[in-house]
Amino acid sequence: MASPSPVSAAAHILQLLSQLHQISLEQEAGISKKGKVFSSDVLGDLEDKNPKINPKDDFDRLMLDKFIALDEDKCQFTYQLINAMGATNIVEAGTSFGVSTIYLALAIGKTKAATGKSGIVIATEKETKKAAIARKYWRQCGPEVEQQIDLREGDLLETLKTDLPEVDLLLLDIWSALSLPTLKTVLPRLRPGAVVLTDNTISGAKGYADLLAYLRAPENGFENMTLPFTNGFEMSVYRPQ
Ligand SMILES: C[S@@+](CC[C@H](N)C(=O)[O-])C[C@H]1O[C@@H](n2cnc3c(N)ncnc32)[C@H](O)[C@@H]1O
Repeated sequence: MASPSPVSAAAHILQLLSQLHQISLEQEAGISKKGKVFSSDVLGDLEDKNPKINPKDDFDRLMLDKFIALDEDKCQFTYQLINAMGATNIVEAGTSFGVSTIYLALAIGKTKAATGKSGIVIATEKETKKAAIARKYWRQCGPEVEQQIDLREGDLLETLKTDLPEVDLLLLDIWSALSLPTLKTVLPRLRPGAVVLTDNTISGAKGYADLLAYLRAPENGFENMTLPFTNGFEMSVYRPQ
């Protein structure tokens, strides 16, 4: 039996989400034999093909038209968790074409209405073209999604340096090498009890070695659990001493 979905939204939004997840999965199957893109693996493959060039530029070019969306069940879990926590301030690193962002926006819309608190989804994307397409999908969803999002365009290590509210939840869905610097940028604004979710921490563990070592070092104040979604989904609760 299919797992029930906690997501409550208008039919046209649910239909759009289902279409976008489908395209994303097809794209990833075309790039990777594993059916999933792990940035450290793809960068390694590009480097093997042409050791003379900097693989980062090729990688960025390859990813320019790719969704690499967070899996549907992980998006639904994140939505459910936001509602359970009553979270209203979320940081999403990164955004791509904005699929997971739609779930975050729907979820905080619900918690804001239930609690009367203010809040925002701070989305981040360095590629202008991807940001424009994300905005187009959010407009298609309507004001209940569009109005919940502050999309910061540019390098997130710069755009997240200032003007952050006290953050309830940080979603790390970013190239693995950037994940620890991103966490350290947002850390001063994480509230006690905030949750950090990191995608693909089982299959992408090699690329995440520095982040996972940091999260698991007791002095850094995180309580961690690897949730058994496909390829892993790390849930870390911030409990500073
Ligand atoms: C895995 S995708 C995000 C997918 C998105 N969360 C979703 O579910 O639809 C990662 C995105 O991060 C963006 N990115 C990479 N480096 C970045 C940086 N330094 N600053 C901002 N965005 C960046 C990439 O362009 C890419 O679109």
